[in-house]
Amino acid sequence: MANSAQTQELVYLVTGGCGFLGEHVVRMLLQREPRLRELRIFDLHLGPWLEELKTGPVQVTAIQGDVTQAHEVAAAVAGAHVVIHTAGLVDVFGKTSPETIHEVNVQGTQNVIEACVQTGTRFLIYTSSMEVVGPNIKGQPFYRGNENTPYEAVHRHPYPCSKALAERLVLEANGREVLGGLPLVTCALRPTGIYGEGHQIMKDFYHQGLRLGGRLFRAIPASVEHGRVYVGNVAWMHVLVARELEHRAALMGGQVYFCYDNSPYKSYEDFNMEFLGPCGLRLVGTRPLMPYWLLVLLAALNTLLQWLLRPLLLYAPLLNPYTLAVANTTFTVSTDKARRHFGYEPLFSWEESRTRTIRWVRTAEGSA
Ligand SMILES: NC(=O)c1ccc[n+]([C@@H]2O[C@H](COP(=O)([O-])OP(=O)(O)OC[C@H]3O[C@@H](n4cnc5c(N)ncnc54)[C@H](O)[C@@H]3O)[C@@H](O)[C@H]2O)c1
Ligand SMILES: CC(C)[C@@H](O)CC[C@@H](C)[C@H]1CC[C@H]2[C@@H]3[C@H](O)C=C4C[C@@H](O)CC[C@]4(C)[C@H]3CC[C@]12C
Repeated sequence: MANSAQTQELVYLVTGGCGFLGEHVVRMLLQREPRLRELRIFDLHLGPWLEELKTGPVQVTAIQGDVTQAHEVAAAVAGAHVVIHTAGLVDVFGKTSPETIHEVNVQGTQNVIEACVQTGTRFLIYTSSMEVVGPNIKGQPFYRGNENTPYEAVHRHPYPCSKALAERLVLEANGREVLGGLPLVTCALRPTGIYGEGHQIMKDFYHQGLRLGGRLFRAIPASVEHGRVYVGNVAWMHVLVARELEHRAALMGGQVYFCYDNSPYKSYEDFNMEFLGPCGLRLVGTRPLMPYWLLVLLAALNTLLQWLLRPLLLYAPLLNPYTLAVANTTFTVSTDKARRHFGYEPLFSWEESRTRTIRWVRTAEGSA
């Protein structure tokens, strides 16, 4: 860790800094980057909690802006030493159009890259996703794979397509000359399913369970393993990469890293129960309570209902053909590339991650 005697001279920009992951990255930077002079938080929707951050020694600049607007991005990036680009539409529920997902996730990322080049920012970290790899449209499992594991990364859904395109833009931009004549250094981090304080889907499951009398019903076989990673460790990896990218540019530039920690490999539902169980919910069934073909039918029905109801209201349930396919396909990573390349070790143990998440769900109970 850089010693605190170091002068505070760096300017960081976090796009999507008010999101689930973004907020943790912002708070982690303020806690663990002693060289920070200014922290810019760029987001379409600024959170009220930002005000509490403005009382510390670091200048916190909240910027309400849209990554699809190149001029807004350039104004926010100008003068920054490091950009951490987490902003994006994480929509696998059909809430927004494919065009909008592309515009935000791909064109927005291109705007960030061009802003770095035009204004002279040299270090860009992109929050990619496991979904850049899979599960693919064939539903092939990815079992404890790493960054070099061969896998046919073929997608059709707008979200993974957009993340894959954006990641490629970021990696291809590595080495481009920025204003001032020095090279841009980029890398991409691929979290698996992030959990922790602020995870809206976890809250949705919790509220669903409360509505069903404290029960959730198993839909996916327990044997289907899903990789999950605690949000605090994902944030820590972003902070560490940002710190190490300058003097390890030759090794890290243009690289991708899965985000991982010591969270156990479990099915998506069993993993969620690690937190929802201590909060009073019970997962009914040791095996799926209904046949898979019926789930497929219900998922298709949800898609039809979403389409029919769209003129009246947004109907976006958790179950749709894509989420069912992802939930039902093993996707876990086992790698140490981040440790080998920049000394990453999880900041939070599994026990700490679990305790923090349970504590948060319990507070969410009040907001049911
Ligand atoms: N949540 C996960 O499990 C997960 C896993 C892997 C990767 N990721 C990636 O991490 C990043 C953050 O995801 P999250 O789960 O925190 O999502 P989130 O929706 O909580 O946060 C995204 C943030 O981006 C902002 N944003 C959206 N469109 C914008 C625009 N046009 N201009 C400016 N800001 C905009 C939103 O307001 C929000 O604050 C995304 O890029 C996502 O693809 C998430
Ligand atoms: C209704 C049941 C079938 C239930 O089990 C569905 C769960 C489903 C909503 C989730 C299962 C796997 C999740 C995805 C995974 O954790 C990784 C993701 C990558 C990230 O970039 C964005 C979020 C997500 C797509 C995540 C979304 C929810 C699931 C599909």
